[in-house]
Parts: sequence; C-alpha cells; structure tokens
Amino acid sequence: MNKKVLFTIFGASGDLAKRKLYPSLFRLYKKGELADNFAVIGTARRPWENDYFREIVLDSIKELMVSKTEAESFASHFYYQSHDVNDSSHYDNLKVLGDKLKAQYQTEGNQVFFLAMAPQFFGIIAEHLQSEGILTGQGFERIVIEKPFGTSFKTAKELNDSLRKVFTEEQIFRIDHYLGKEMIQSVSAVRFANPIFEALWNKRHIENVQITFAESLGVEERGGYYDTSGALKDMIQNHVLQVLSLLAMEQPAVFDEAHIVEEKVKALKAIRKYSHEEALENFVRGQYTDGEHFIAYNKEDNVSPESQTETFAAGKFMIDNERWEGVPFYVRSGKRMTEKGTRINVVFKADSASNLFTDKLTQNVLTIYIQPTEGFSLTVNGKQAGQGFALDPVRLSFRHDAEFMGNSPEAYEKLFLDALNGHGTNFSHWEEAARAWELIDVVREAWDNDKEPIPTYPARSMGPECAFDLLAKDGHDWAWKPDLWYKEHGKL
Ligand SMILES: NC(=O)C1=CN([C@@H]2O[C@H](COP(=O)(O)OP(=O)(O)OC[C@H]3O[C@@H](n4cnc5c(N)ncnc54)[C@H](OP(=O)(O)O)[C@@H]3O)[C@@H](O)[C@H]2O)C=CC1
Ligand SMILES: O=C1O[C@H](COP(=O)(O)O)[C@@H](O)[C@H](O)[C@H]1O
Repeated sequence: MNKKVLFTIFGASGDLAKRKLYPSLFRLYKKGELADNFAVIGTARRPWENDYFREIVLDSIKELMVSKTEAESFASHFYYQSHDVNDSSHYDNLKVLGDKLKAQYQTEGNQVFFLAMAPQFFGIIAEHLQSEGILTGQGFERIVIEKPFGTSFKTAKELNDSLRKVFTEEQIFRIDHYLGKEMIQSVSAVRFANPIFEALWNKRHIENVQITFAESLGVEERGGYYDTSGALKDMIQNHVLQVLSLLAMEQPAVFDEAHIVEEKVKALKAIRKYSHEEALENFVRGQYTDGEHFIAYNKEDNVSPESQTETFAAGKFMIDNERWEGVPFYVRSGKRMTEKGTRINVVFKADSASNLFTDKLTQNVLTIYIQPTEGFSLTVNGKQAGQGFALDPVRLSFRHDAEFMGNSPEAYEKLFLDALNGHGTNFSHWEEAARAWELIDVVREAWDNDKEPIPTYPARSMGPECAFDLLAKDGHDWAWKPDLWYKEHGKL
C-alpha cells in the first residue's frame, strides 16, 4: 500500500505506454497501492508539456475512470521531459527533474525504469543512467523491459551483457506478460496442490502434453515488426516455452523465486536440442492466406508480398529426463486461427486403466483454460444412462469468462506490482531466455536453410495440414478441436 517510488517511462508517447502501462498504474492507484508518494516521469523525443501529457494519460484510462476527480488526481502525478536517449546532455534534465520529484513525493530514493522502447536503446539508456548519476543506490532501483529480448541467442546475450554492466540480475525484470495471467500462475496450484494430479504427472500416466496459443486476429498494425519475427520468435521462444517449463519442472523445494527459477531452468535445459534435420522433422510452419472476410498475410500493411514469415508454428519438444522420457510436448501458436484460445491439454494414457470393459476407453484429458475463458476441465469415463452397460465420456468442468483485452492490462498490473515488491518469480530470467533461444535458433536456422516455399493455411482455420500430420505420425491428435472449424471440415 502507498508505495514510495519514482517511475521513469522511456517511450512515454508510444503505443505500449498508452495501452498498457498507464491503465495498469491507474488500477494500482485505485487499489491504493499507489497513493501520495509516487510520481511518473514520461520521456520521449516529441516536445510535449506536462498538461498535454496528462491529457494523454487521462485519455488512456477513460474506460476505467469512475470519478473525474480521482482520475485527475492520478494524472497530476505525471510529468513529461522531452529527451532523446542518444543525447547525453538530455540526461541532465532528467536527473534534475528526478531529484526534484523524489524530494517532493518523498519516494525514499526508490526508482523503477520502464523501457517501453525498441531494445536497441536499452544498452545506451542503462549506461547513461549510471554515468549521469541518475542511479544513486539510495533506495531500490529496478529496470523493467519488454520483449523482444533479442532476436537470437547471440543478440539476446549482447543485450543482456549491456544491461548487466549496470544492473544485477535481481534488478532486471524481463516482462513476459503471460506470466502475469491468472491461469498461468494457477498451473503450479493445479500441479502441486492436488495429490491426484501430482501423483500422475509423469511418463507412466501421461501420453502427451499439448499447448495451444491460438489467436483469431491477424498482424493488425504490427506487420513491420512481425515480418521480421514470425510466430516462432514472437510466441514460442518466450510465452510458450515459459508455460512448458512450468508444466514440466520438478516440484521446487520451496515455493519461492529462486527455487522455481532453478527448476524451470533445469526443465528447459533437459529439453532436447535438435539438429537441423531433426528440427525439420519436429517443427512445422505456415502462413495464412485469404479467407472469406480476411486478406492474406502477404497483403497486410508493411508485409512483403514475397514474405516467407510464418504466422503459425507448431512443434514437438522432447524432455530428456526421468520424469518425461518418451512424452511429447506438442506446441502450436498462430494468428488468424479459427478462434482465440489459449489452453493446455494434458492427455493421459488410457492403457494404464483396467481392461475390464469391451468399450474403447476415452482418454482422460485435463484441460487448463487460460483465455478467453479461465478454468479447468477433466474428461472422464462414465456410464451411459439407461439399460445395459456402455461407457460415455463426461466432462467435469469449471470455467468462467476472463476479462479479455489483448495483452490484458491485469497481467501488466500484477507484474508492475511484483516489480514494485521486488518479486521476480513471474518474470523471465536470463538463463531461461538464453536456453529458450538456443532451442529456437536451431529451428529458425533449419527453416532459413530450407528452400521449400512456406506451407499455407486459410485464414480462420486451425493451421496447415502439416500441423495435424505432426501428431498423426505419432498416432496422436490435437485434443482441442474448435467446434466451428471441425464442423465445417466434417471432422467432428
Ligand atoms: N505495443 C505493444 O503492445 C507491445 C510492445 N512491445 C515492445 O515494446 C517496445 C515499445 O513498443 P511500442 O510502444 O509499440 O512502440 P512505439 O513505436 O509506439 O513507441 C516507441 C517510443 O519510443 C520513443 N522513441 C523512439 N526513439 C526515441 C529516441 N531516440 N529517444 C527517445 N524516445 C524515443 C517514441 O517517442 P518519440 O517518437 O516521441 O521519440 C515512442 O514513445 C517495443 O520494443 C515493442 O516490441 C512488446 C509487447 C507489446
Ligand atoms: O507477445 C505477444 O502476445 C500477443 C498475444 O497476447 P494475448 O495476451 O493477447 O494473448 C500477440 O498478439 C503478439 O503478437 C505477441 O507479440
């Protein structure tokens, strides 16, 4: 409550700041986490004044606003300083304003820097924060950064090295907004607070694990960035592998940051690193084409008409450890898919049950729904009502609507609060990011060397045929079949 802190937001005039950061800070203000002792300096090159900046802030929170007085009182904590991060002399002004606000709001020297800017600026900002005396060592001093954290292991390491010259790992908070989502945080509760699942969470009982991050939207206004990234780097390298590591890790000795990160890193390191040949066998990609109401990816704004960038990626990870030997972890993520749906399906083996019945057993599937609905379901075999004896699959289900607004502001709000409290559990740590890049680089290189044209899939479908073949060749099938697409394709 009433955190004492000065925030400095670099990139204060940008999209991320407006859509995510200001609303999240306002939510914390409404809850009393931020009250009298906080101030925000917004910086960017454009020559705004405080009043204009405050109007932008007010506009960004209008949907959350109940009382105008409360919103204006919140906005009065915001100050704008025009600043080009490449210009050393500008940091003087920033320091003068920062020192004044620290005294005025009695922030006890605590500072959080949020870099809502392109990663190429991170190094230069960190360097100047130190060289220009903005970092004083008086209170806590933390830096929060957004993805993408590099574009390969090499570039991520360079970026990390430049930050580590100034900040310790404990001071760096790398956002992966999925780690702020309610149900992702619930994965550990499901696993470790329920003996029925913890006892079965291994190769003896689990046949395969499936992670789907499906988006119905296309690239929207982000074609310029996305065309240099693609689904593999945009989603699999970070969000999907984070979720996979939470599902696969061993139980931490203590449920705290250090132990959880240690176990996640161990799990990531146990994931098999493929050769290029194996990567082509185990990973597939696709690009969306026209659909009835949608244009093809390569006709989107700022996308090359010859683009070979994947808007869909799917793959199979194998984890070489005692618990998971032989259990495939299938992942898929794509844009312009049938519907928005992020979910985990844990498919249990049917053959470990008794063979008392002549009916074929439906496999037990534990589903964790992340968005747009949150909750769990468990498919079990029951008896068909009526005369005779036949089995009938039944779904035990608890689901409710999650407030869904893109990169949900709630996730950012939780992460902001964690950063203020110095809790790093729900952030990506360097060793996790580094291992994820090592795994992903191989797939990317294999695809870059592959001369075959990229497979396609119609907008609003569940991806290219090769994504289904990937599981079919192991005798498996995607457990989540969105009704609409499967009805249309006669596969229900
Ligand atoms: N938008 C989103 O939803 C998400 C964004 N991200 C990442 O966050 C970062 C920011 O994204 P986004 O807000 O969309 O980008 P924008 O292009 O909207 O904003 C970039 C900001 O940087 C400022 N800027 C650019 N150059 C300089 C400079 N030399 N000195 C000072 N300020 C400068 C711009 O202001 P000005 O022109 O006035 O200088 C602007 O405020 C990117 O790395 C992006 O990948 C990650 C996840 C989601
Ligand atoms: O990080 C990203 O995530 C969004 C999807 O986030 P969600 O919270 O809306 O599921 C994705 O659209 C974007 O391409 C990617 O950069």
